[in-house]
Amino acid sequence: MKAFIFDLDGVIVFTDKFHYQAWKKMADAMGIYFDEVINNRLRGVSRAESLEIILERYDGEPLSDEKKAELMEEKNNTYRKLLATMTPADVTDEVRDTLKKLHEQRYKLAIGSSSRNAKFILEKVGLLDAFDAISDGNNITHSKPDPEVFTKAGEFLGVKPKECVVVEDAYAGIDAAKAAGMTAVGIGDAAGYAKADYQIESFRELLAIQG
Ligand SMILES: O=P(O)(O)O[C@@H]1O[C@H](CO)[C@@H](O)[C@H](O)[C@H]1O
Ligand SMILES: [Mg+2]
Repeated sequence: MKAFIFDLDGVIVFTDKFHYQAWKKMADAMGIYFDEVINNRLRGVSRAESLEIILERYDGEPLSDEKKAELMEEKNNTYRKLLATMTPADVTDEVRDTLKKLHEQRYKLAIGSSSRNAKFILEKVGLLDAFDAISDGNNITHSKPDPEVFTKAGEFLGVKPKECVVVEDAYAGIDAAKAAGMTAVGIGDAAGYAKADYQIESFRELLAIQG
C-alpha cells in the first residue's frame, strides 16, 4: 500500500447532513417526498444524479433541463450558505491526527469526491494542504459507482490501483473503488457493506490497515 484515497462528504467532514438539509428544502418546495432513507442513495453520486433520484417521486408536469438546472442551483446556494458556517473545528481531532500519522508513515493522501464543492470545503476547514492530490466532480464525467474519480486520484498521485486504499461511507463509493481495482474500506453508512474489504467503526482504525 502506498496511498489512501478518501471520500470527503461523510468521511473527512460531516457535510452529508448539509446536503440532506439543502435537498430537503428543495424537495419540500416542490412538494416531493424526501427522507433520510432516500438521502442515503445520494451518497457519493453527482448533483445531477442526486436530483434524478429525488425526482423519482415527482408526479407533476415534466421538468425542462432549464428547470432542473435552476433546482440544482437553488440547492447548491442553500448548501453553500451552510458550508460558509464551517471552520477547522468541524474536523474531528481523530480525523486530523490520523491523516497526520498516515503522512508521517509516508503514505500519499488524496481526496476522491463526486462533489464540485470539495476544494471550497477543504479550504474552509483548513485541510487543503493535507492532501497530495484532489480528484473531484470538476475533473470527472462519470460519478460513483463509476471508478473514474478514484482512477484519476491514483494517476494524480502516480501510484498503481492495487497500491491504493479507498475510504468510503457510500455503497456507490465502495463499488467504484472495487471497479478501480483498489482496496475498499467501509465507514459510517458503508461500515456494514459486504463488498468492502475492510469495515471500520472509527477513523483511527485506518492506522491498523497496513499493506
Ligand atoms: O453538489 P455537489 O457538492 O457538487 O455534489 C454532491 O456530492 C455529494 C457526494 O459527495 C452528493 O451526496 C450530493 O447529493 C451532491 O450534490
Ligand atoms: Mg460520502
